[in-house]
Amino acid sequence: MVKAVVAGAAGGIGQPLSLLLKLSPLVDELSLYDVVNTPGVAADLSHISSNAKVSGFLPPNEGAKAAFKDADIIIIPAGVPRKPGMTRDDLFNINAGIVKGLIEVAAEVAPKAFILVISNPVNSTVPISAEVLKGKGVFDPRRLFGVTTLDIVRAETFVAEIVGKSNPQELTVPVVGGHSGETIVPLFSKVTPAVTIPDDKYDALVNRVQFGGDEVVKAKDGAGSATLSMAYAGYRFAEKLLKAAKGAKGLVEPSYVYLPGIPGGEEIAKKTGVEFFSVPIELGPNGAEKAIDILGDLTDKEKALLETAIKGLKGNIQKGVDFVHSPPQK
Ligand SMILES: NC(=O)C1=CN([C@@H]2O[C@H](COP(=O)(O)OP(=O)(O)OC[C@H]3O[C@@H](n4cnc5c(N)ncnc54)[C@H](O)[C@@H]3O)[C@@H](O)[C@H]2O)C=CC1
Ligand SMILES: O=C([O-])CC(=O)C(=O)O
Repeated sequence: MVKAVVAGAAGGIGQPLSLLLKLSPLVDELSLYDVVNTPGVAADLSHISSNAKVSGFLPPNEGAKAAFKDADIIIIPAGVPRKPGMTRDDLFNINAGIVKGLIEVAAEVAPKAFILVISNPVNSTVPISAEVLKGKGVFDPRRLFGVTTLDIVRAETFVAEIVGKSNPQELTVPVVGGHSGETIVPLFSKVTPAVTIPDDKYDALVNRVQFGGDEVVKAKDGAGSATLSMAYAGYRFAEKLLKAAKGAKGLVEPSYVYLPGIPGGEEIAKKTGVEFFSVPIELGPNGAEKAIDILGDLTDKEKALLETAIKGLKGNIQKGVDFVHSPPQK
């Protein structure tokens, strides 16, 4: 029996993500938590004639605890999205506290759950989550994931457009680093099957992958950020993880993880100088079974991108850690 939770289930990402989970044969119980509207979303989804049993929870009467209890997988898109002109870091003040609160509940009632953090800024909300779980004595780095799949999805789409591939999903395009602007590092030299990006298109392609989120924020013009593509990406990662948990082999997807706690990750952490970083992760029954080092043999341009990314990440990570250990005075 697999119990999946969506926290922030009534939101722009939460609703389509919950729909995809409701359609999945891998999910038996779907628990929807939000501060508003979950009874309605749950009632609506519950009429779909698929396997999963749906329930909705709101804050009163310990709603989050009831929603999260004994979950196998908790996906968190709770919090505010960007408006034009904002960076993801501008969301920190509101979203850091929301994520911290939700992880505290998860630590208490579902300490073995896989936790997938979507709420931005992911570069900081994942370190916050790790510190909270450590503080509660239940941190298993193999089970905590910052969802960066949308960067890979975008990279697949944009590379396919340039190289003229009709099915972008036949390409594996690794994207490493973090999940904001220049911390996002696409590695086009490592695409399989190999592709050639024309020199005159390279910089614009990198920029589009790094700032794809801004493209959507601008187009939505104040009505939020990517929701549908994110729901797809979040579901794609969750589905791989659930399949791997059931024993499927060879499933790999990049994710932003605490490297020192994952086999193969310690060396990458030493090489990069950061503990939280996204690299391709081999998934298995316990979650992240192995961090795969694809940082060797990079092109000079990729090395430069990586260096810039690491500088940015260091500050984002520290900000998350500090938030848990020395929270801002009210
Ligand atoms: N990791 C990634 O690649 C991406 C991350 N995001 C991030 O995902 C987050 C959500 O985005 P949207 O769904 O568009 O926003 P939204 O505003 O449409 O939905 C967020 C939902 O969270 C709920 N919420 C607020 N506080 C809560 C709490 N304490 N507990 C439970 N639920 C709570 C709200 O009521 C709302 O329904 C944002 O932080 C956004 O930046 C968005 C796209 C991609
Ligand atoms: O751009 C945003 O704020 C939302 C996001 O993380 C993305 O679309 O990659």
